[in-house]
Amino acid sequence: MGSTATGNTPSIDLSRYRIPGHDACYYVPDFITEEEERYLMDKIKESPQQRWKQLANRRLQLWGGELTSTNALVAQPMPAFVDTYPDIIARLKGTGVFMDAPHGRPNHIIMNEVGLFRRSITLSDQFYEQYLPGQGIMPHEDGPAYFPVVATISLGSHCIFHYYQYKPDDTLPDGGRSIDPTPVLSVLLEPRSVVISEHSLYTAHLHAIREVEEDIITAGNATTPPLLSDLGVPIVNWDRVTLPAAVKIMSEGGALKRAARYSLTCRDVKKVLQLKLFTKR
Ligand SMILES: O=C(O)CCC(=O)C(=O)O
Ligand SMILES: [Fe+2]
Repeated sequence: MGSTATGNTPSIDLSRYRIPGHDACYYVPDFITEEEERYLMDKIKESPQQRWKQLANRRLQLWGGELTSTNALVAQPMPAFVDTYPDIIARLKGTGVFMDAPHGRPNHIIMNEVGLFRRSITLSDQFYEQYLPGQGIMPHEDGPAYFPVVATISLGSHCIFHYYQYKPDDTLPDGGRSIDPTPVLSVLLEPRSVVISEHSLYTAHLHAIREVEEDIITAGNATTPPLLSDLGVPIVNWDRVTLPAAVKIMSEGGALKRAARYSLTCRDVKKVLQLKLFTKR
């Protein structure tokens, strides 16, 4: 894939990272280094309060601009800590997965704080913030604003990322569709990894992170891969994990405790608004 290389950023041969049996999902462990992860998390923690958007049970930041109600991007420059050091945008471009996207690379990142629950309490006029683990993201689709590829980088903690399908021919009275509760694919996302989904995983599936404090794994054996114990579903990238604790748990079973996790979901917004600047001469 030499043709996708960008400047001094080496290209990555994604075919080595394909999840076996799934042509629309790639898992790359150690996509960024520990030093880069620390640097990014420091930048996130230093960012001014007004950069955060508070949702019902999580916070996020938008990097690269905001979307209008018609799904167009009002572009802003990407922060240097994803464009220059670390050169995340160029690295993702170098995988080739954005080659057919309108801008050939991600132009938008949603940075989510997941796996932490932030609760404000007031005690005798003092304001405290209490952190509780076990935060998740409900099943959803990322929608039509983006070219159908998403690359998600994890920082700070692992999580288990599930893909779901709709039940066939099952339209609810409100016009919604019901979701098959058994995930079609469950991937262990380690800190510093990237998971890339495209094609039907983007356009016809949903994805979610369950709201749990730890993920309990049943060890694999000669005939069965390691399973997520309560759902009984296989961890499809069990033989690709690199974190010593995760490698051990895949062969011996056990619990992986979650901590604060930041995710960088990188996509290409199809429509970018060209703002005409009216300047006085
Ligand atoms: O935190 C994640 O890995 C997923 C976030 C997500 O699904 C999104 O931003 O659309
Ligand atoms: Fe999403």
